[in-house]
Amino acid sequence: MNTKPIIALDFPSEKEVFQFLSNFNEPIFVKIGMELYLQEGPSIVQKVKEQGHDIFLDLKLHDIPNTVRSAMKGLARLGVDLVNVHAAGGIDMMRGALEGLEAGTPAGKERAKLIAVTQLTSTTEEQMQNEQMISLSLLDSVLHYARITKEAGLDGVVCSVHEAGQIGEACGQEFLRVTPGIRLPGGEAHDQKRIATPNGAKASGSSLIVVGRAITGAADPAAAYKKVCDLWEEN
Ligand SMILES: O=C(O)c1cc(=O)[nH]c(=O)n1[C@@H]1O[C@H](COP(=O)(O)O)[C@@H](O)[C@H]1O
Repeated sequence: MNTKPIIALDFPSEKEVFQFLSNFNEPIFVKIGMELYLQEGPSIVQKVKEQGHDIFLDLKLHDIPNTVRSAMKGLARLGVDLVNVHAAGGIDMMRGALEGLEAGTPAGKERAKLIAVTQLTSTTEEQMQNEQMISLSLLDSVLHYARITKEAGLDGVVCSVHEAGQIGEACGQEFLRVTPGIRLPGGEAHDQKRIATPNGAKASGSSLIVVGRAITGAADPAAAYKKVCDLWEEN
């Protein structure tokens, strides 16, 4: 699949999205997340696709298996490239998501890749232990979620760069490690806790990186994107 850095279109409405996309004169890989999707609905996916961009639809589904299966069946018709659920929903839920996605993908079209969020990149080990009451190291918790995601038959996980290498060893190099929490060297972390640079991500075994504010908040987004791409392709 396309391995270009994925730009998170975390904007409140369609207007800002197309203003932002006008900075680019080639197809890129973008992420439509809950902020934008919940305001604009499925039509935003169609409109961004019409411009030729690849799409990661990041809705992080987490519900009972039957609900997630039905929701995924509907989402499959949108023709996106990558979708996700929360691994904490469990193996039955993840299998349901995959079944729904397979059932809803139109004949002759490729099924979207399905990945599961392990521990959010905004979570520290201390928060995980105190608030989720998981008495493992953060790495072991992420590795556990990666293993059950693989057992459910999904294509990979969302994790931080810090866990990507060990997931590759445990689950195989074809198992996708999609890593948000990416910052240019010296960039502000904002609410992210487990961060890394694009070149650090590549060196640590990320399959794909997700970059939002380091590009969308830059004075020159096209230049920031180029910098991210150059670092990502460096090693
Ligand atoms: O699934 C995601 O995309 C995701 C998972 C995760 O653990 N952490 C995370 O930051 N994300 C998303 O990745 C993007 C990161 O944005 P920035 O922090 O602005 O680069 C946001 O759109 C988040 O919703």
